[in-house]
Amino acid sequence: MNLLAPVRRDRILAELPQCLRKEASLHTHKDFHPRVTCACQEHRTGTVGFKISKVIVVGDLSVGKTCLINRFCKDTFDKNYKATIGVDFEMERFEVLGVPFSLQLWDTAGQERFKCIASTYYRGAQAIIIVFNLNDVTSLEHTKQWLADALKENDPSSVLLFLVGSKKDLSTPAQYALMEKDALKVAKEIKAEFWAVSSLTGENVREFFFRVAALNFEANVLAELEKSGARRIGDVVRINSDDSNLYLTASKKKPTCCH
Ligand SMILES: Nc1nc2c(ncn2[C@@H]2O[C@H](COP(=O)(O)OP(=O)(O)OP(=O)(O)O)[C@@H](O)[C@H]2O)c(=O)[nH]1
Ligand SMILES: [Mg+2]
Repeated sequence: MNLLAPVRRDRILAELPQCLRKEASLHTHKDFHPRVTCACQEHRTGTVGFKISKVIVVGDLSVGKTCLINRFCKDTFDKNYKATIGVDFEMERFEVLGVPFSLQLWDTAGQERFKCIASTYYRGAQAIIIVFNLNDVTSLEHTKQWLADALKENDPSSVLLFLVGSKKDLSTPAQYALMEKDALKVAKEIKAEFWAVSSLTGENVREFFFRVAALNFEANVLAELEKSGARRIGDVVRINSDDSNLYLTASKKKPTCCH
């Protein structure tokens, strides 16, 4: 993948994509955080534009992790099951509020015998997508264990969690409604955002990944702003000074918007 190639026109986000269900969402604000919008307008997003955010996709075997990624990244669907051996990954480039932003989507194996290889790739994730089959309650029950394993390698306080029910096309509205109730309960318990998708029809797939990209981007910009809070672009660093405050603000001009 050429990192310098222009971002595809259908990967440009000018607004915050909305959640699927308010009851189980990471936040329900209509727009990006005002500090984020402002930082993007003023080109104060630091290194975010060069960052690649790691996202791992975990869950039981055959729940549809590979199909989900392939539907979004390649717009393909394979009805034959080919188990993922260890891990695989895809890169997706976005442009959010005018800033380039990349996701590295790690597709991991659900089969027990490949799990130990896959788990060595969990570290450094900024988002965890836990997939279960909407037509198989056992796969939903297993999501907590998948999450616990993934969190052993990551910082629970900073990682974004998504609980995704797959194969929506296979359930009747009544079956779906029943399963959704249970899934929302789990999502709330683990503090994950709930989504229901079908890789066969494509239902909600694009909306879901756009939401993942947007929330990840927002978290990255906020973290960047926090990091540079004491030290803004334009600050002068005094070297060889015995003054404990090394940072002098070059311009005393008031900021034009929220900081
Ligand atoms: N009807 C339907 N079938 C699906 C859907 N998503 C996946 N499948 C089927 O489910 C099977 C397993 O899909 P995969 O994506 O390979 O599952 P996986 O979670 O990657 O499995 P592992 O790699 O072994 O962990 C395949 O036969 C897919 O065609 C869907 O949305 N609808
Ligand atoms: Mg797979």
